Amino acid sequence: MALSGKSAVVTGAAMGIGKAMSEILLQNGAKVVLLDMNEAAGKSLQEALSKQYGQDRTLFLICNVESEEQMKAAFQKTVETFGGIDILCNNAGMLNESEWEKTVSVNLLGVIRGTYVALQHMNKLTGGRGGVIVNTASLAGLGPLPSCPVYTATKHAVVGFTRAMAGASAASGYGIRFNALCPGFVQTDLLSNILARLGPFSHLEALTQTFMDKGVINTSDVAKCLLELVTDETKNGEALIVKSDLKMYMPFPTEPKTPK
Ligand SMILES: NC(=O)C1=CN([C@@H]2O[C@H](COP(=O)(O)OP(=O)(O)OC[C@H]3O[C@@H](n4cnc5c(N)ncnc54)[C@H](O)[C@@H]3O)[C@@H](O)[C@H]2O)C=CC1
Ligand SMILES: CCCCCC(=O)/C=C/C=C\C/C=C\C/C=C\CCCC(=O)O
Repeated sequence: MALSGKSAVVTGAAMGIGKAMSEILLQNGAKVVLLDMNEAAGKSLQEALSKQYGQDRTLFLICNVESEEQMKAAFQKTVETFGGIDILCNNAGMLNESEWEKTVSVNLLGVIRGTYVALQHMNKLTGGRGGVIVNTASLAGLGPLPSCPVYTATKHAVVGFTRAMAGASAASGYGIRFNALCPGFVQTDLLSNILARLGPFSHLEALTQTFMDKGVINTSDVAKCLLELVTDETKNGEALIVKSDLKMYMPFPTEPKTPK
């Protein structure tokens, strides 16, 4: 899929991985709508990106992925401005094991909400152009991070949702591919104040640090993998692992295991 002239929406775009995703999409010719609830950071990034890539290539909209109303309004505005939506990156996420209900709401419900609102505009069966949706999961979506059980649960759910949507889309003819990104530790604000974020599992901070000592990657490493999932039209229902020493597609079993 060539990105020139395509229209992309990125949630949690103001900082960290979402910012790097927005930049690589712009570098490859897409127009990008930056959604974030952090107005100051979002506006400032949009101003910088519009200077670098052109006034008519970016738009920033305040949007909390927990709000159905704000999501619907943001996607509607995207269609009015750029004529449609070809790419969605459901990237916004948080880590706070004390605020576990909010963590589920942002990390899982936000991804489902973004997907369903985008489907209304992207689904070929309802007049959309098709395209690709990439959900930011985590390596913790494929295996347990013991200090973050709720975060781990949300990311496993994102991987499952992504794979099931990929199957549903292929079987139904939506014309949309669905893939998940599964990075290990990435140098962003999410890795700050870890003790507070772990809440009831703060006693496992040292264990978490031993995982992190194996390597922390940069946001640009994740963005390159996003680009691969967006542009490679053979990829659907994939979970792409990216960590310091490895980039690979998760080899899932093709058939569910049945008891003998
Ligand atoms: N940093 C890491 O080590 C890893 C992060 N991830 C995932 O990558 C995604 C991005 O995380 P980072 O860039 O690291 O975090 P970050 O904290 O640097 O950036 C997150 C961005 O999302 C926005 N955001 C948070 N909640 C939001 C909401 N309810 N609505 C709209 N925007 C919201 C924030 O304002 C911020 O701009 C998350 O889904 C995270 O779980 C996955 C693997 C590793
Ligand atoms: C302080 C916590 C930060 C959380 C950010 C994040 O998402 C980082 C996750 C990094 C690693 C997850 C750790 C363990 C996952 C365990 C096994 C994965 C197995 C994958 C496989 O190859 O089967």
